[in-house]
Amino acid sequence: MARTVTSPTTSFTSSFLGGGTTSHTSTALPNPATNPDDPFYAFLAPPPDETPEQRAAREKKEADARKVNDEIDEMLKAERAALKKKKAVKVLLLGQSESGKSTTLKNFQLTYARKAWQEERSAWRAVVQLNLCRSTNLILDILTEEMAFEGALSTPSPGGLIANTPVPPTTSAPSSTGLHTPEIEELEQHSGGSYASPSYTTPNSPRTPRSPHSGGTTSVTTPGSPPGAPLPKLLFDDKHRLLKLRLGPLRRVQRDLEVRLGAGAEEPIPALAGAAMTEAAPFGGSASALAGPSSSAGALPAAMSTLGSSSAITGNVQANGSVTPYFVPPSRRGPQEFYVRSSTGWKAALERLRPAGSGRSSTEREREDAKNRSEREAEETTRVIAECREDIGALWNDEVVKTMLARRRLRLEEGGGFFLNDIDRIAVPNYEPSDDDIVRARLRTMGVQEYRFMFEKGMESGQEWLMYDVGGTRSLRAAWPPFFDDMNAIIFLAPISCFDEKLAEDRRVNRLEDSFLLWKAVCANKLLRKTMLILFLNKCDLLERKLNAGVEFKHYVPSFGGERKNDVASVTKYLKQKFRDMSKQHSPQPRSFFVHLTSVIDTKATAITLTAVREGILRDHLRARMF
Ligand SMILES: Nc1nc2c(ncn2[C@@H]2O[C@H](COP(=O)(O)OP(=O)(O)OP(=O)(O)O)[C@@H](O)[C@H]2O)c(=O)[nH]1
Ligand SMILES: [Mg+2]
Repeated sequence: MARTVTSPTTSFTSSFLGGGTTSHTSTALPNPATNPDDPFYAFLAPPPDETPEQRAAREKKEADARKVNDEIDEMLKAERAALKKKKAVKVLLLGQSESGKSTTLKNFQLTYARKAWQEERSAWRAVVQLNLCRSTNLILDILTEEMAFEGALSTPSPGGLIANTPVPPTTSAPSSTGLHTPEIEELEQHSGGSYASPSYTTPNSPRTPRSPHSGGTTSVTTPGSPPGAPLPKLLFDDKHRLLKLRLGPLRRVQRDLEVRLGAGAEEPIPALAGAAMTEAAPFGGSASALAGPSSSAGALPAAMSTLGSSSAITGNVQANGSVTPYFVPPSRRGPQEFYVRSSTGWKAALERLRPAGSGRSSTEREREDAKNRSEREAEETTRVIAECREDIGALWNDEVVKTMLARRRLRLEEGGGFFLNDIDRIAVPNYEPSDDDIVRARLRTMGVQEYRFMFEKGMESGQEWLMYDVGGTRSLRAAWPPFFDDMNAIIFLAPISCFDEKLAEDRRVNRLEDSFLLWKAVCANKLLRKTMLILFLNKCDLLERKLNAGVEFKHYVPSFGGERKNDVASVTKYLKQKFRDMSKQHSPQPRSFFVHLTSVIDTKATAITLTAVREGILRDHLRARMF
C-alpha cells in the first residue's frame, strides 16, 4: 500500500538544521518525508496505521510549525531590509594641522579594519622614506648654512670641537622655523616660503625664546653656555664636507618621493596659507583656495560663506600626486561636479602614477606602464637610501651636528615623521613599515578624505561608519563647514604640547590659541548644535616631555598663574577646564562635554579610548533614531 504522505514538512528542515533556518534553505533541500529511499523517511513519514484524528492532529502541528517558520522568514527579511536602510554613522575629525587627525583615523583603521590596514602597509614605505629624507636634508641644509657662516667668519682652528665666536646674526632675527640667517632668508625668498619644514617641532624662536604674549626676546641661551655669552664656534671639518657630498643624492630622492606622493607631501607656505586668524573667521583662510560645494554656511563666519567660488581649483591634490576631484558630499554636488571616494586609501593612491596612471582617459596599457615605472622608481629610491644608511647615521650621531641642532633648538625627535633613530631598520633594501611606523609617518591631508568602516561583530553588526579626515592648515579649513550638517559626532583634536609653538602657516599665531579659537567656533556653530563633540587633548606624551625639560607653561599662558605646578596633571586639569568653559559659554544649547587625554601614537592606549568613543557615538546615534 502506498503511503499517503501529506504536506511537506518545512518544520523538518528548521529543526534538522538547528532551527530558525530560512525557507529558501528548506525548499532547496529534497524533502525526505516524501522519498521512501531517504534514510529519514521512516522517521518523518506518517505511521501506516494513522487514524483520521491522529492525521488531523499531525497536520495541524505541521501547519503551526510552517506558520512559525514563515514568521521567522518574514522577520529575517525585515531585519535584512532594516540593515540595508541603517543609516551610516558619520564622524568628522577636526583640528589644526598636525593635531593628530589622520593619526587618529589610522588608529581606527588599525583597530577595526585590519584587512585594509594590511593591504596598505607597503604603500606607507614611501611616506616613511620621505620623512627620513626630509629630516636628513633639513640637517644638511642647516649644516651648509652654518659651514658657510663659520667659513665667512674665520678659517677653522685645529683642535677641539668648539671655539668661541661672535653671536651670528640669527640671534637678532628670531623666527619660529629656527632658520633665519641671511642665506636662509634668501632661500625663503626664492622658494616663496619657509625654508624649514614646519612639520618639525620648533619653538617660537631658535636661539632666543620669547613669550607669544609678550613678543619680547630673552637673552641668547645655548646648552652649556651662560645666558648672553657669545656662542661657541662650531668646528666643521672634512668629514662634514664629505657627508654633505655623499648624501647629495637624497635631495633627488626627496624630490622624486614628493612628486610621487603629491601635494600632501609638501608643507604649507606661510605667504599663501591664508589670512591671519580673527575671531570672525576661525576657519579662516582663503575660501577660494578650494572649490567647495555650494554654500551651506548659514550662520557661519563670512570667510566660509564664499564657498563654491567657481574660480577655484576643482580638485584636491591627492596622495598619489594627481589632482583628483574635490570630494563633495553627495547631497551637495553641483551639476558638473564629480567626486572620488578616498576610501581606497593610500595604497591605491600610491599605486597610481602620474600622469598616465591617474588620468581618467589612460588606457589599461598606459596604466600598466605607469605601474611598472612606479615600481622601478620605488626600487631605486630604496636602493639609494640603503646606500646612504651609514652616512645618515654618521650625520645624525655627529657631536658637532648635535650641538648645531641644539643651538637652533630644533627638536626633530618631537616632530611628526621622525625616523632618524630607526635608520638601521628602515634604510634597508627589504624594508616593510611596522604598525608603529605607519602610525608615526607624517603625510599632510589635503582636502577631505572619506573612510568607510563596516563593523561585523556584536550589536554593531552591519553598521557602517563613515569617517571624514580633513586638512587642518588654515587655507584648507574653508572646506570644513559643508560637512557640518549631518554629522553624528565630531572628534576635535587639540595638540596641547604646542603651547610654545607658532602656526606654520602664520607665525603670529600661537598654536594653542589657534586650537582654542577653533574649538570655540565649532562649539558656537549652529549647524553643530546637536552634534556630539568629543575633545581629544592630544600629544600628552610630548607635553610631558616638554614640561619635564623645564619649559614653563605659565610663560606662554600667563593665566595659568604662578601657583600651579608645572606638571602634566596641573596643566591638563587647567586646559580641560578652559575647553569645558568655552563649550558651556558658546554652545547654542546645553551639550555634554566629552574629553579624553590622548597620545594617539600610543596605539594600545588609543584603542581603549576609541572603544569608549565608538560606544558613546553609537549610543547617541541609536537614541537619535529612536526619538
Ligand atoms: N608624539 C606624538 N606625535 C603625534 C601625536 N599625534 C600625532 N602625532 C604625530 O604628529 C604628526 C602629525 O599628525 P597628523 O595625524 O598627520 O596630523 P593632522 O591633524 O592629520 O594634520 P593635517 O593633515 O596637516 O591636518 C604625525 O607624524 C604623527 O605621528 C601624539 O599624540 N604624540
Ligand atoms: Mg591629516
